[in-house]
Amino acid sequence: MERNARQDWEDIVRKMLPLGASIPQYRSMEIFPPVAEPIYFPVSNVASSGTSRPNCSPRLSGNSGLDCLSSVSASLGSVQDSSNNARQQSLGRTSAVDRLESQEVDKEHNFYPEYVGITTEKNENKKKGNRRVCYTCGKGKWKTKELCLVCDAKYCSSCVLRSMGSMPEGRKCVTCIGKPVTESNRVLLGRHRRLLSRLLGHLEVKQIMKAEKECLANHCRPEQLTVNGYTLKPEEMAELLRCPLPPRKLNPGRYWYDMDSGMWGKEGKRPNSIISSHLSFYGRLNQNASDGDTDVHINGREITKFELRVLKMAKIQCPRSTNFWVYDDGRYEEEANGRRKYIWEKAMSRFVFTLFSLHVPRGPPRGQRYVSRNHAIVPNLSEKITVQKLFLIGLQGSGISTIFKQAKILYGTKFTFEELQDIKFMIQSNMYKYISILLDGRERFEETIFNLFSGGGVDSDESAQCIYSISPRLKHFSDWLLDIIATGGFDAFFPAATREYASLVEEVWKDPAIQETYKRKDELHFLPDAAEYFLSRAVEVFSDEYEPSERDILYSEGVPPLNALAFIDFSLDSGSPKSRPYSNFTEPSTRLSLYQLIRVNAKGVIDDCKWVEMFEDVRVVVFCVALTDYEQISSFPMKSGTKVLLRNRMLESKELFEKMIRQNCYEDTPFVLILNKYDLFKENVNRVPLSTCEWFSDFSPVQPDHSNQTLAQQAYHYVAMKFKDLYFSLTSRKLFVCQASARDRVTIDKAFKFITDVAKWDDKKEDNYFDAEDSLYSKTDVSSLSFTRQE
Ligand SMILES: Nc1nc2c(ncn2[C@@H]2O[C@H](COP(=O)(O)OP(=O)(O)OP(=O)(O)O)[C@@H](O)[C@H]2O)c(=O)[nH]1
Ligand SMILES: [Mg+2]
Repeated sequence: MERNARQDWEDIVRKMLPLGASIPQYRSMEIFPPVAEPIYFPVSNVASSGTSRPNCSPRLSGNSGLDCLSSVSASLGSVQDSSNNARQQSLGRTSAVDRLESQEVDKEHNFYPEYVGITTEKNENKKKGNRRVCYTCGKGKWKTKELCLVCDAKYCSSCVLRSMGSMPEGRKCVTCIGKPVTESNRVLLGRHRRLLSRLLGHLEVKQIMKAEKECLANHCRPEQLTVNGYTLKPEEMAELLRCPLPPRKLNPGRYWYDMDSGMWGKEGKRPNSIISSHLSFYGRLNQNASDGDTDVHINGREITKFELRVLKMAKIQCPRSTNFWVYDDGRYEEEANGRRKYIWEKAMSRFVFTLFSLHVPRGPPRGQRYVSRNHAIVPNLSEKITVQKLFLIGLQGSGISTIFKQAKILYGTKFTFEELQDIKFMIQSNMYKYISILLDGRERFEETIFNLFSGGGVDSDESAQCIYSISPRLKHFSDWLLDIIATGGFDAFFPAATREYASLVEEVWKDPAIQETYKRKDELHFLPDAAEYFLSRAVEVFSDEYEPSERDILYSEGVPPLNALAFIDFSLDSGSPKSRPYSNFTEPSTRLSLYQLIRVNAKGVIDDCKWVEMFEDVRVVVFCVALTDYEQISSFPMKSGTKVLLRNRMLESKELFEKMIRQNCYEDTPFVLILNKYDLFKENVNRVPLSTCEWFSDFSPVQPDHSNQTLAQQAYHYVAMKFKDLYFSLTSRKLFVCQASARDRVTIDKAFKFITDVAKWDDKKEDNYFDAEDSLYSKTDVSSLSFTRQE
């Protein structure tokens, strides 16, 4: 045994040392002492658990983040100085011995290699070492690294692919394949670092991450899971993993399961997902499974306060001692006074449940039809009041959040303290996103320049400088921030450490290299002009006292509290406090029109159409397109290889628009198109021809001298007609179009009056369809033919 081990060890070490080098003595079971000092990142006290030195956290030490960073860069220097050849060889030997020993240990312990959760002696040793050196080449200087999820061995970009091979089980050394990942690394499953994306194509990385998350060797063992009070048997585990709808993340722990509804949650907690129903676990659902104290029950389980709040938001009466029966097809029944009734007749229930990722049935409940397709009755209000849903949608970045916020400022209630806090956090979090986009871009630009001068060599001279170079201190901050974002650890760091790095963020922004990078912002994807607006006053925005102004709110991206879905109720009728007399169609009737503006993030709609289904009863679909998108390009990874597909954003918008108008549920629903960002479009169209977008290739403007319209006005009417023609070709109906510059409140006010007029007019179309249509169209209707090149 000892002899074989020595032989193996010598073989491995021979491969790693230069030809002719003498082989050091093999010492059984000895781990070579680590040599290089570890590097500590400037971790916040939130993210620091177990990794930072006690005095390094700026908050704990009372020092600024900068002090901490300087000590970090000092330690970086010391490591770099001390990493000589002898040490590299010694580290190489450590790695080889480690691996050899791990094989021995595994044989001795007879682990279940197909399951995870085992901390080996070897893992402990490597973790203790935790060296910032590559385990293959021993080099300490590296920009990014990747680690083996089993043994924690770290590899630099030059060695990672050689050491991990094709990664059939994700990021594991070749010698660790088949072995379980260490428990502490489980959170990293499927979350890779930047290094892999740089070395491999998007699709390859995606496949590796998929394998990492799904392969059996990385799953929990049955004995690590308890469901309804009983430890799982292997066959129960197999059924759970193979069922059509398994839990998304299965970590070791104690869970409860409601076999009738499929609700699944951690013991003592509310449901966190719906999985397949009727799985045959031995244990039965306990009344106290989720530790509820509400005296309201779902399938015998006393529900939590949170669930009760959701039910109440959905306007479902839940007096004490109510029992709900919930089935796996989403039907909900209430057992009240011995009578069962369906609660899904309320559109609001469906809305709120979906909002909280709870189960909703598809289509109306059994035996029920909605009385009116386009009007949802508001509970507890007079029968005369109807809420008309306005469904606001558009491509990401088209300005729907800004329009939504303008509507809230114009017609809604004031932002509450909590909402302002949410917006403040959103702005601050986005600022880290902007600075990381800039830092990443800077790194790319710098590398491109160095590669040009070094003829494509990978290792550039560390002392080389160019206009994109930053000081080692800022570089260290950059590496840390980009890593923390790439590994998904940002949430732990934010918002607690926000203020600590405020001055550093502002310093980074003012650095000449970043300013040079910002000049090339068109090459940086998803960097809005709001970046400059906020980053230039980082210290103010990150301060405790900061309260976002209305302007800040409009410049910020997104809508709190949930970026995916938000809604406000308002009225424009006379009699309502914020109403304005405007419409020809407003009759002096007693009927009050309430509107509910619903903003849905396009991503949710594109990914799956569940939101669209939720809003089948909308009154008007308001589709927003950024006019400036005609010259904007988005990049998508191609299905095969490392190439990316570049797509014009106007064509993307067109595609989403077509997708929306093809939805069966919107067959009879009027569409209003808002052509937004006209303020920017006015400038851009003089710089970049509209025909840049292939859909607009036949745009042929009349010379402004010969027309009473500017180029921008002609271009706007042409785009409007392109959408109208498209809409007509698919629906044989007319599209309503209006213009907006969402940061300008007046334009949004006009747009909403127009939208509500469309709704009213649609009600009356039986009577005066053609008159109304003509008057509305007269605002925008200029034939596209007038601007089309005649063949
Ligand atoms: N100049 C100008 N900027 C605008 C206009 N509309 C929106 N913006 C800005 O564009 C950026 C993105 O706008 P959002 O309203 O967040 O876009 P969105 O469609 O909601 O995008 P997501 O929330 O990211 O899905 C923000 O910084 C807005 O201030 C406009 O009409 N003119
Ligand atoms: Mg937005």
